[in-house]
Amino acid sequence: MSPNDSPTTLTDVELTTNSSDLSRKGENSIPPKTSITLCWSGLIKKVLPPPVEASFLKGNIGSGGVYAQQSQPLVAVKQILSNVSGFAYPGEVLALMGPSGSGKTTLLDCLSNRSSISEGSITLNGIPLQKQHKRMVAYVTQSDIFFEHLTVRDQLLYTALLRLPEKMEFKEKVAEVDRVIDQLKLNKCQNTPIMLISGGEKKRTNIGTELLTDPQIILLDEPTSGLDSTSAVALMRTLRALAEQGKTILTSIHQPSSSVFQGFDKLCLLADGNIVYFGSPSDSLGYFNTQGYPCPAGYNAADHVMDLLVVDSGVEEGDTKQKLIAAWDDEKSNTEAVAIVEKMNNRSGSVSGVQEAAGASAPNSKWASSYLTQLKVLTHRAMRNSRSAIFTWLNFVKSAGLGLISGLIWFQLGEGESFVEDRAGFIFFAMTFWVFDSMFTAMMTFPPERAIIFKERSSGSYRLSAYFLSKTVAEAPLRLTLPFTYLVISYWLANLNPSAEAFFPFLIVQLMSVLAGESIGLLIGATVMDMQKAMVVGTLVSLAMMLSGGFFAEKMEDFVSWVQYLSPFKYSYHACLEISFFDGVKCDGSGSLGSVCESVGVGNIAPSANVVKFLGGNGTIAFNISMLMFMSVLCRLLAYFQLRRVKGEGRHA
Ligand SMILES: Nc1ncnc2c1ncn2[C@@H]1O[C@H](COP(=O)(O)OP(=O)(O)OP(=O)(O)O)[C@@H](O)[C@H]1O
Repeated sequence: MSPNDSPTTLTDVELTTNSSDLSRKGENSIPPKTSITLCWSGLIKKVLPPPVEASFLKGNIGSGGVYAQQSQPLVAVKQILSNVSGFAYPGEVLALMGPSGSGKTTLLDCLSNRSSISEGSITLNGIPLQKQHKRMVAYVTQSDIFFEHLTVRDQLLYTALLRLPEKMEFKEKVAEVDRVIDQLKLNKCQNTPIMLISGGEKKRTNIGTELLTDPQIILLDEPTSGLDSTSAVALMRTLRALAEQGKTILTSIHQPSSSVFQGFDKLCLLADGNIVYFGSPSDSLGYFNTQGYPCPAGYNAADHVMDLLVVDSGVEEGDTKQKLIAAWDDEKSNTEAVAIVEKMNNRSGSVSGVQEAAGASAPNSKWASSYLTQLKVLTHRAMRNSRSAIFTWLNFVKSAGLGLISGLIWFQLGEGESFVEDRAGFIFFAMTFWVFDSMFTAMMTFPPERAIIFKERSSGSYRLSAYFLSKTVAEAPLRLTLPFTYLVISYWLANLNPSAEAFFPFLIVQLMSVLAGESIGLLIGATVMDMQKAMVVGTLVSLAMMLSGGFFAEKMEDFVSWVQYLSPFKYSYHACLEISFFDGVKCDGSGSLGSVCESVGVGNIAPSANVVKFLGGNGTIAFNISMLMFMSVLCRLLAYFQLRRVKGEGRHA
């Protein structure tokens, strides 16, 4: 459809009407006090892609001959934004368009301060963009990532509690949530878990999460991708309404309809990281006409400009895209952006407006809420989220079923010498299965939450340590209920030492070993941060620990025997041997305890220490429990530092 065509669909009609009714607040209007003009000039962004080892390419079709002979890793600095300049006024919606890979997301990453720039400057009302401005600039990323078990309202409320100023009362924060729900028309789905809502609702929830802090600048990365045309138009109308409130809106978009395209105030067209057009959408056709590319009659203007940049790309001499990149006067754009910055600097009030706004959103602190609030809110959220993931009937069937099975397999074991091996087997199984279980579950904790943590942290929501601590505090009690269920059933069925002095220490050791296993799992998950790799590493680590845990292999060669000291199985197994055989074992002549019983004679009690030693156990109960505690704490600390290390592994970090 050409820009001159009359709209044909209802939504197009509505949008056109709405757009034309708007009083645009462009450069001629007087923006509200804290409205912000965003300027960027001469932006250059270079990245160093991860090295590709030459040997890796050996034998690859088409590459082997050249690269295989090189011994150095293949690393070349890649420039993904080249001298990009522009500006966006409050009250305006600026569209960022360009073919895939042209640099739209990169530009938005830089403008939102989520990614550094190599050269150039970005200013808000004339003052350079700094870390403390982060929360004035909302960035709605392309992917809508949330904790899917939470409802829309929960998601917004937790965000409000974390990101709105500490001094605001709870009911004021709830009122903000209600405002956003109304504004984005999320009322119908506010109590639905996010995993069940539609793509459009998810996108609006994503936007709502960013709007809670009432940011002055809103950047959106392809907010309409995955939406049908009606939802896309409705979303654009929401953006227009937000702009009317004095906000500065920048959105990247792929294929807008003709009416949506004409409804934008400004168009910034990118190709290969270069500007090819910056100005009003309606003037763009005239510009491309003067370059020798008139828009065919009846053709959608947005499609026309995109076609110029996509068709023939990079193949022919005289390629359209390259001509248009060369034709755009970067210096003129740069000068224009710099002139706006100077004008803003000379205007009293604008600078203080930015500083006041930054101060209001983050007085004296990088975070809006206190550490304690972050801990409380995140623990509450983690409990709610994990409750639905851990407290499933399937998990309880697993624990009770396993308790029943092992209880029946080791049913009513006797106390004499001939049952010693079976009792040791029961103990070892109880210690290994639940350590495995907690380890593999914990390994899956961080990789899937990684994207959410980085997204929330890059908007300054909370400290990593608060997240980590809350996760530990919230999940540990939930996780312990499952092995507890197992043990309560199997212990009595198997007829292990029934005294309270034996049962409760046994239970404590079991739970401690679960915590140690969980810590190891967290460490592997935080180090590898990839589900598949974590599974491989986890399997190798757990098998090494199990085999060296004392039940299968007792005498190992020196060069490998150190592995056993890293195994939680060893400490928990040995502690439980001490606990279970505390009263010694009656020798019944079966010969199961060999020399231990030979020395005391049939019918007599073999002392506990000798029995435990015969079974390979060593160390006191206190020592073994201390080692389990030490492993839990150490691995958790290491997991935290590993998580910090991967913090900046974003694309443009
Ligand atoms: N860290 C990086 N290392 C190497 N190349 C990168 C890196 N980040 C971005 N690029 C490259 O920079 C170019 C611009 O990427 P960007 O994601 O900004 O494009 P885009 O216009 O948003 O694309 P799309 O529309 O497909 O989302 C792409 O060619 C991309 O492969």
